[in-house]
Amino acid sequence: MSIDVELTDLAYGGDAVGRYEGRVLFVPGGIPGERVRVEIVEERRGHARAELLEILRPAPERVEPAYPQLTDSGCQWQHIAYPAQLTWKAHIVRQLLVRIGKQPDALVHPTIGMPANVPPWHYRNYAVFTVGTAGEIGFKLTDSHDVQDLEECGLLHPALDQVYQLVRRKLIDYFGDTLGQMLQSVTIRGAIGAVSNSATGIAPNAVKAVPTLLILNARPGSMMENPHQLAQELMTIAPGIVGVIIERVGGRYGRVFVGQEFLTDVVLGRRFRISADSFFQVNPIQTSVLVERAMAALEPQRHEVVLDGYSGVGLFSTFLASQCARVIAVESQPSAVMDARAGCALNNQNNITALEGTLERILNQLHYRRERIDIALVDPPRAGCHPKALQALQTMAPRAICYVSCDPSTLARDIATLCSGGRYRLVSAQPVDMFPQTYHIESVALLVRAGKW
Ligand SMILES: C[S@@+](CC[C@H](N)C(=O)[O-])C[C@H]1O[C@@H](n2cnc3c(N)ncnc32)[C@H](O)[C@@H]1O
Repeated sequence: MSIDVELTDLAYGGDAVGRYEGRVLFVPGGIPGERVRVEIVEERRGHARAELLEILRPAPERVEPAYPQLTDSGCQWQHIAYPAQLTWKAHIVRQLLVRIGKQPDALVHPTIGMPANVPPWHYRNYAVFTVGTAGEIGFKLTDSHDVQDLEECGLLHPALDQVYQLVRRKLIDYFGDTLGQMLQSVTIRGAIGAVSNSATGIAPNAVKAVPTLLILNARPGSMMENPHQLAQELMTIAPGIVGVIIERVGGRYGRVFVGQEFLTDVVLGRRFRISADSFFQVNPIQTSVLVERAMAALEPQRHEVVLDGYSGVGLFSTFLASQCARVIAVESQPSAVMDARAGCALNNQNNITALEGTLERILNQLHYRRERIDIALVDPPRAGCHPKALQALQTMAPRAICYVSCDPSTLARDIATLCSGGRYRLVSAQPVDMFPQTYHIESVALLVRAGKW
């Protein structure tokens, strides 16, 4: 049965929100302010999910999707004009900070979007393409194991998109009908920091070869005949490829690689080594903004010891280290810790101690050894900080905590914990749009110690 509803809000997760017979209705593809005809496809207690059938009164922010094939595989917001996407992101952060973070007066600054001269597409340095069992290559559809076959990718930097297209064609030719049985995923990762910044933009026509790593994951149990030969052939398929890694090769191989197993990228003049398994921010233009905002929020002083929790390859550590006495960087992924140590040499820095382990465990050890932490930056994965890490932070009581987050709901949850008992006070949160066309929201929040310690 179809029903007509008014859409009034956007939820974190991407869906527009309306109400029907007292229930909250989630409508993917809608925009607040629109009147739409929908059909309910899933009912739960208190809420329901509906499929958009017809837009009866479109919102002025509605635009034609540039890459319709990506709507159900990651770009849920491409029907919303970019400036409106930014407004909604700040609105969502604020709502979550009020509701989950228990911060009724939360100050949330307007989202910093991609520079006006740069189209908010083709911004990524990294993408993982799934190989479906029928040999299709692309992104997984939301809430499904099906794969949207993609001949090109509107999110990857143009130089990397070209590599993707060539690699895709090569793999289809190489494996033929057996592609879906042989491979599980294809990852393209490029060092585009030097060719994409707010001055040069990422003009799709200026396609230059960039240093690129290709990582193929074999399907478990598959027996690839000559993975070395495939890796060799892929090395020469496009200019710029510096290394090819094939993981989980069955039989006697395990991991096969040709060329380098890492990239070197640049952010604001600093160099970073990035191994295939290490995390690195995906949008280079906005990474610079993120770093600048975090540094401006924390204002590290020359005599201070700074914690960089969830430090990855040492992105924030590198900038913090040049303004403070010492940085203690804590990261659980071994390859990223090795990269961070290599980065110290690349940037001539000797005041960073890169420790391998979980933040929750290492903070306890630091506390036990009576180590001092004057200020802290944490940048956890989407799940947010471990409760023990938050507890240790409260106990060690740095004067300020900069919380960099890629999930505003866990950010809000952790802010509620840090501010409980009046220990910390939220100063403000600054969304930075790292993920245009998607509902994902990156933010930098600043908390300062409150009361007497
Ligand atoms: C969002 S990334 C941030 C990395 C880095 N700050 C950057 O901007 O490049 C989160 C990092 O936390 C690491 N990680 C995940 N769980 C962890 C834990 N419990 N303790 C320490 N590091 C962890 C991941 O390996 C990843 O490198």
